[in-house]
Amino acid sequence: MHVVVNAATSADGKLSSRRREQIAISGEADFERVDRLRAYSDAVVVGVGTVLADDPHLTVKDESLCDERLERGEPKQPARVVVDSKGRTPTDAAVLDDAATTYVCLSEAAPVGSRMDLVDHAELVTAGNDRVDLLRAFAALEEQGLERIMVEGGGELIFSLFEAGLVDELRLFVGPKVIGGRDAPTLADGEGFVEEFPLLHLEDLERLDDGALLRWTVED
Ligand SMILES: NC(=O)C1=CN([C@@H]2O[C@H](COP(=O)(O)OP(=O)(O)OC[C@H]3O[C@@H](n4cnc5c(N)ncnc54)[C@H](O)[C@@H]3O)[C@@H](O)[C@H]2O)C=CC1
Ligand SMILES: Nc1nc(O)c(N)c(N[C@@H]2O[C@H](COP(=O)(O)O)[C@@H](O)[C@H]2O)n1
Repeated sequence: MHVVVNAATSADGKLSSRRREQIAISGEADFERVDRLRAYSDAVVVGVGTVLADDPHLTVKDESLCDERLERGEPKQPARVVVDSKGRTPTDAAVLDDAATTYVCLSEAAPVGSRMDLVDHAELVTAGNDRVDLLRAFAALEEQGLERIMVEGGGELIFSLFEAGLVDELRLFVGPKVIGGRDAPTLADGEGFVEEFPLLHLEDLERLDDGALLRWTVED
């Protein structure tokens, strides 16, 4: 399995504002790059915080990229994955429509009622007691043949993936906006590291729109 975290932050490192509403940080060129990255992924993963805040669809938008997937013998759309300990994904969320297969990764703490609602819309994976055990959940996804994983956020999930040692690559678009706010989400929130910080190796740096695209690999 190869896990790429892709996100866009403001120049001051925020994923969104303190209101946690979706903010277009990427410009046209970066959104096209994100669409291509989705098209070369087996699954696109987000945390339920992102579903509740943004209601993303997580599909490949460019039809020619979908056609190329079909020519390669892949499903028209990559699978979508929501990491959702307590089963809070609304059944009318865009990510649960029939455009692609969706997996919802739950913990044992997800109420039976939520499971019964979600099972009509998604494949359910259970791993972990109170919180999704990401190592086990990603192993279960790999068993389903999902090898090329793209994670889009948000900050809580991205931190946990670094903590679990699951991230192979970080692709970050740093855009020409200052958002500010001590409570605004950043690329990696959670508890934060105080030692044994994950270290990155810069592979590429490119100007894109009025921002910069950085590609790092994670050192072992
Ligand atoms: N600029 C960008 O590229 C992106 C920005 N965003 C922004 O990020 C914000 C949402 O991010 P967050 O609130 O951090 O939510 P998140 O999307 O990271 O989801 C966090 C939730 O996932 C669930 N979860 C289950 N197991 C977990 C585990 N082991 N580790 C961590 N989480 C686990 C928990 O319910 C937790 O509250 C929104 O404001 C959204 O707009 C989201 C994606 C991309
Ligand atoms: N790459 C990127 N740049 C931005 O500026 C963003 N605001 C986001 N947000 C994430 O994009 C996804 C939206 O997906 P759909 O267009 O609905 O398919 C979702 O993950 C947002 O949080 N990303």
